[in-house]
Amino acid sequence: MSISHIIGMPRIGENREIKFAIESFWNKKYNENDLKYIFNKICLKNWNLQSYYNISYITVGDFCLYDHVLNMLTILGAIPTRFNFNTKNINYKKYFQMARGNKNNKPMEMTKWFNTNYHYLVPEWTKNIKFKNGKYNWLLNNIRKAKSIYKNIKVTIIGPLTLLYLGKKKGNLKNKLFLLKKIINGYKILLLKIKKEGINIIQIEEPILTLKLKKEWLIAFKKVYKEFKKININILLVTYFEELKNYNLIKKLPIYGIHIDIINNNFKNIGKFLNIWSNKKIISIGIINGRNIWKTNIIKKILKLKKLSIKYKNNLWISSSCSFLHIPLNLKNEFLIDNEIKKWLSFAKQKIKEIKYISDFLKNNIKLSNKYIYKNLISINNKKKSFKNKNKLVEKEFKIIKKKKYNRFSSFKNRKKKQFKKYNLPIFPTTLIGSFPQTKEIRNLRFLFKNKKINYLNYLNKIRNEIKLNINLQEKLNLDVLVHGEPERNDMVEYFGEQLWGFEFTSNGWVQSYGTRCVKPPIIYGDIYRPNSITKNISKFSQSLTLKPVKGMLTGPITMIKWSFTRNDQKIKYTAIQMSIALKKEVYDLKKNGIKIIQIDEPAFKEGLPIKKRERKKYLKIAVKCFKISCGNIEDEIQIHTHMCYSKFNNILKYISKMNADVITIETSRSNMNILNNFKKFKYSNDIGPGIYDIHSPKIPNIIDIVKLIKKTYKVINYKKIWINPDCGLKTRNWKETIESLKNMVIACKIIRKNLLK
Ligand code: MET
Ligand SMILES: [Zn+2]
Repeated sequence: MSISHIIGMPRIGENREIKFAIESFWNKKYNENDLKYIFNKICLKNWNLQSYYNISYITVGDFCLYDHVLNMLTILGAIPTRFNFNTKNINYKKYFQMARGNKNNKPMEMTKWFNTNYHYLVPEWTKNIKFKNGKYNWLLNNIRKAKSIYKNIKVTIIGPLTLLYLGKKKGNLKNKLFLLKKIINGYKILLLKIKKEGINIIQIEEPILTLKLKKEWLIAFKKVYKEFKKININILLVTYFEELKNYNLIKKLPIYGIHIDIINNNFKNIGKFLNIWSNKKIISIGIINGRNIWKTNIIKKILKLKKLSIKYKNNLWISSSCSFLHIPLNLKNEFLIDNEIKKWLSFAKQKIKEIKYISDFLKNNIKLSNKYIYKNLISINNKKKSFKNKNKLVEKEFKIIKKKKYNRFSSFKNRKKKQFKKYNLPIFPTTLIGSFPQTKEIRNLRFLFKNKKINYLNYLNKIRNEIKLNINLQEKLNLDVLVHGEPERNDMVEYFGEQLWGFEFTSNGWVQSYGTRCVKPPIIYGDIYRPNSITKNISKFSQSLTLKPVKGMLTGPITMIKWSFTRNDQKIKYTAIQMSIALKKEVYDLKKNGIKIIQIDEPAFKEGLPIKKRERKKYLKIAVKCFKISCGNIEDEIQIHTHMCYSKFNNILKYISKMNADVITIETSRSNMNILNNFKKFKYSNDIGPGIYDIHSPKIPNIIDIVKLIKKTYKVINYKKIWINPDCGLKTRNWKETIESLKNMVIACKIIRKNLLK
């Protein structure tokens, strides 16, 4: 026998209903009730799906409107004190203000959820924070609704220690664990309320248990779960993303069961844990990959589970490795994917079905000869035999590239001299990160072209017009290094992937990135090859419109890989090098066509960093190598930029510096330029563009604030190294916000130049 469950579902709805509903709320077309209606509808759909496949426990509490961390804070009453909100009176309007900022307050900081591309809002731990008077009903009402329909329900929440750990100390709070007592009490109030609803299983997610924790945190774990034991509710402690650690601690915790992500552990390692894990307790095995979109080899998994099933019997639970938040919902909505490749895939809905069949088999309800299992085996074998994923041309290129070093020809100092003279750049050169607002009209234009409703020439003309407007605007604003604005790009990864071999695309495979922002990660199924130049024509055209330099704009190898679903039949390292070779050809093409400044965006560079410390060096070395393959050996006059956002660079500056980009533009404004201290400590030698305003918020930065921020930058870093730019592309902003913000940015920059030159 075995019990089946999942950790969590995607939250955006089959057609991104949630995104559109929230945006309508922001535009005042929807009220709070309209939003609640959509909220309930999506929850119901998700629950029904689990019930349809006979999943033993339906998971409730995984749904939220913007971010599950902010939700947890709101439910507990532990929202940032600086907003001055009464925790009892939080409504959706205030909830979104915390995420997006309001007149008086900056938005909460956003950062990546472990090694995923999902961003959570960072809790703010001040000394006087309370875990009291929360919006308990946000969760309790949801539970009531589910209870009225389904019998077996499991409620999920983020664990107190993970919540504490992921937050940021503010004010004079010295140690996050000073808040331990308060947070325990806050959670106990919540747990009691959940129990009162008749719930007896609660899933508490503590992914930090896979990290190497300091002793004080391990002690805290003991304290917390000892206290929770008093509530007398069954706790399934959930870990994911990495190898389980802290075996002895976990063994001693008074919990009902533990969930292990078996995709990122292997059975051998976990064997040691299972030796000490009693069969009187629940062991939940996350055997279906919640992070990729490949069909599971059902028979292989069944064979792996058989032994466990004998030991744990009813106490063996079958699940996904982590929440399905990180993959699209339903493969059935895909009509354009190549038919052969489609048979290799499995999205959230299909993965729930896989869980069902594995658990049915373990319950002896079906045999290995079952039709579904047989069909699964056929597709797994067909993929292995297919010719689709191999390309001889790539193999050849790969061999040549392997041996070389790819260093720039001379030192940064020399390069800089040549570049600044040639492009006549002032101090504090101003630039943009790449994209301009993606208006409805632009989206519609691309849509019409994609669906063959307008011909290529017509489309091209309109795109060129857009670029002209963008260049004119930047000249008028008096920016120094221009961008073309990326109107032809839907998404920075998709755009390149579409023109490369080895990539496949979904039409509806959306995944939440943060809030209402969703991405459609491409699927890398085969060897990557660039058959034709990708950006040459547009870059050449853009440069022809102005005497100022216009940056060629490419997406870097690591980002291309990290923001795609990658192959499960080849090491990621090889895929990344294949991608770098394709980009290298692109860089040469740009250079040949008169493009002098080339930006290679690597916003996913930091995110690729493995959670496991011992694997980091290897990753960083490959990531640097890939960047250098793409643009390393190129003439001194060509100025290479890179851009990274949301990154805390603390430990990886050494490697960023090895990339040897002439300029790096980064996100710094949300953290008030604090990140720059690390660049100073490290003595980073190349140029830096610390983003001087936050493009993720609709707030227009005022001149005085920008001036202050710029002043902060050159207190830390030699002014000659500093570039002035927003902290990321402007595609999520509207034109009005964009123009006003940029005007202020340029004025502030001029004030600074004047002051400094005096
Ligand atoms: C997430 S980083 C985005 C970089 C890209 N060039 C843009 O401006 O949109
Ligand atoms: Zn960015």
